[in-house]
Amino acid sequence: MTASIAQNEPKDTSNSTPKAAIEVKNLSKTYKSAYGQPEKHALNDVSLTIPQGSFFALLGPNGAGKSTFINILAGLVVKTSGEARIWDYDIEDQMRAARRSIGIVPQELNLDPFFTPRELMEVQAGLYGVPKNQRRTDEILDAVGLADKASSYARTLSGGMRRRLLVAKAMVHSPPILVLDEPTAGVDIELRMQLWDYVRELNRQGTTVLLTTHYLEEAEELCDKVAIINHGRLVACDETQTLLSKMDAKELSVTVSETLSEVPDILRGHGYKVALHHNNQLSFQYSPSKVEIAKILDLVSQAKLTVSDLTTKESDLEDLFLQLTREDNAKIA
Ligand SMILES: Nc1ncnc2c1ncn2[C@@H]1O[C@H](COP(=O)(O)OP(=O)(O)OP(=O)(O)O)[C@@H](O)[C@H]1O
Repeated sequence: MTASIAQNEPKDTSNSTPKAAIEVKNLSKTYKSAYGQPEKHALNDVSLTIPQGSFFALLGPNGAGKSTFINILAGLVVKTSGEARIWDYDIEDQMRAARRSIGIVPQELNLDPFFTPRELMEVQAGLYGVPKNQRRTDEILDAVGLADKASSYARTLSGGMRRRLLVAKAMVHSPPILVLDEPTAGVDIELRMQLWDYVRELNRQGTTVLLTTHYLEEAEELCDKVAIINHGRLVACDETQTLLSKMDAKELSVTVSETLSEVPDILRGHGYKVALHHNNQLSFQYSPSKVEIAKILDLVSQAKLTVSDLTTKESDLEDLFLQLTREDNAKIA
């Protein structure tokens, strides 16, 4: 049996409203060389602040160091250097209080198959020392859509249900911070929506949410702040909208009535990228600060083409992510 996290806990409520939910300074992690593998600098001097109450996305390509970051906060990986504070508690010196302030939904679906969701929730609540009369087992199971499975063996739950049960487990001690590591992998659209409704509601009620996801649309829609890490280094950290507004890239798509075999010469060489699709669709990728859309349309008209449809697309988080990680990779190369 795992030792209770609540054991010998200081009953400290002094950190009821710290400014930062999570604060890391110069955090580094080097995995030592083993089994013929060289040592790995998984995190390199990362400093960032996750404000209290925010819905924060931590993004990065595979192997960027996201899980290492989360596992350090969870106490599963020991940092090499730097400082990390959760709810203003140092993760090493005030380990118990720090852990009580955070609920972590891990990537792996690691549930004991012979327990029911209700039993698993009760065991977890016990570990965190939540008094019986303060437990919210059924309320939380209901919120994640598992009320009717509360008494079924965990092994009979689908992948999506197990994932939602992990979210429920992470919330048993009502932590002010919820960390979700790839929570929607393998969860179908409807259940994903349900999960997000619940997490959004938690955030509205004040829970700080830290999310890692490969679904950038999801991060763009949900998260007010975004950090991007690449090769263990922080390459961006700001309000989602601020980061997007800095992207000087747009796409204009023009459908013409004529049938084209190639891009007319007159449309080339004006400081944007142009391509032809399906013989009648021209796409222009341009920087609004350098090229005006009116100029592109004027050139289309000079090419004696008749516009039958026209759409523009703003840069999204995926574009930003690709641009920043590519720029960073180029710097390293
Ligand atoms: N225990 C370990 N020992 C040695 N190297 C490790 C260990 N855990 C992770 N790494 C390496 O550290 C780097 C960062 O891994 P990490 O799992 O933190 O990345 P990630 O961003 O979470 O990736 P993913 O999106 O694929 O989960 C990778 O190169 C990985 O191979």
